Amino acid sequence: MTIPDTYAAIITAAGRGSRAGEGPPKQWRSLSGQSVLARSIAAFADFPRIVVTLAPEDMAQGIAELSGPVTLVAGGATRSESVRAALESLEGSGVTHVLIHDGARPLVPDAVIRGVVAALQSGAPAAAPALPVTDALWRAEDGRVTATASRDGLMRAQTPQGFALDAILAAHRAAPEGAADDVELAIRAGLPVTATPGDEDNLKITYGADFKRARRILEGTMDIRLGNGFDVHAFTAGDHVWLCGVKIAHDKALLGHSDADVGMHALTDAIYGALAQGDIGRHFPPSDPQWKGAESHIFLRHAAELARQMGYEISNADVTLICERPKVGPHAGAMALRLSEIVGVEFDRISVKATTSERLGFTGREEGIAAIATATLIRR
Ligand SMILES: Nc1ccn([C@@H]2O[C@H](COP(=O)(O)OP(=O)(O)OP(=O)(O)O)[C@@H](O)[C@H]2O)c(=O)n1
Ligand SMILES: C[C@](O)(CO)[C@H](O)COP(=O)(O)O
Repeated sequence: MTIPDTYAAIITAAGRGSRAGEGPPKQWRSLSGQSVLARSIAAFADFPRIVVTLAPEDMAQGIAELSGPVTLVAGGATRSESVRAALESLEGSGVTHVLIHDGARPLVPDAVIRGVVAALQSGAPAAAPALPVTDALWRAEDGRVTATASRDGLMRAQTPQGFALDAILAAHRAAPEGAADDVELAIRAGLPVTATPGDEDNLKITYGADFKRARRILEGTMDIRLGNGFDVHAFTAGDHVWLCGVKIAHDKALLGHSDADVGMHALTDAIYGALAQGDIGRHFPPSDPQWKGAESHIFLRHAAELARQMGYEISNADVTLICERPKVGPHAGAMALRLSEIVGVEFDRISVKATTSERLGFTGREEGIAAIATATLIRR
């Protein structure tokens, strides 16, 4: 489903997260390598417009850390005040519908968002996700249960809560005292609200322990694979070597069926290894004359493309070249850049380094060069 041009997402993130305990406000804390807020925003990446409410004192951090087409709006002292500031900023902008989402719900599944959009698209003026209450309900005082309560017809409210912009703005203006959420204001204003399917993963990070739960959910859905590769090529007569895609003048060359780029071969095998798809020899048999003298980027590109086809992204790679000479240090940056271009991964996720073998063994006697590589692949 394409999100219509006239839809906007409002992500509320101006709270202080006082219940989440020590440390920076919860929306700025890291959740498996990305801030809670960045994850909440990313869930709405398909929206043509995203407004984020931030506490005035967090604006500089917002400008520095939040990438993409987001508009930052200063929030207020309560969630309702923050939402209202965002709604006011959209008045007259051509936006017809808004989805208002807690910045503290970073794991909202796409299906939950699309359920709300679908309800609005079919004419509902208000729609929000919810889940049935499945536990028994009690009243308690001082740790003692004093009564039970019926759960019939009770739902647990989630976000994003979606509305026709004019209707929810009017509801906010009519109730400056605010409410726990926007659905409450909509109901007070007499708007019919459609309940759409919520999801247990769409938890609101409220207490410190919720971070642990969120991490479990996130990491449970990730498939992380590690692969290693090892390769050796012997020296022969020549005047240059190819290492990790960089041509380096040398008083010898490396012998091989292809261009003998030992570093690139090790990395290619690490990717195939992580995918459990054999090695270079299986995909490019040395017995096949068409690979004679081939440039090794062909192999590495193939492995990276296979990873993509299998649904994995390459998260990082680390290559170590083992040789006395040529000196690798001066070329390591250029090598990492070349590898990053070939595999389509950011430069700062690729490492190329070198070591000698302290003049021991075949690399120490300068009979050849060895390389080892590790690659991490993630399927989310
Ligand atoms: N003045 C406020 C208060 C809350 N929020 C946002 O509304 C969402 C839901 O609120 P809640 O979980 O209560 O967050 P906090 O107010 O930050 O938490 P606490 O009550 O523990 O301080 C959060 O994304 C929060 O940042 C907001 O934009 N402006
Ligand atoms: C908006 C909300 O997340 C819906 O469940 C909830 O009302 C926020 O409550 P809080 O007490 O402000 O965390």
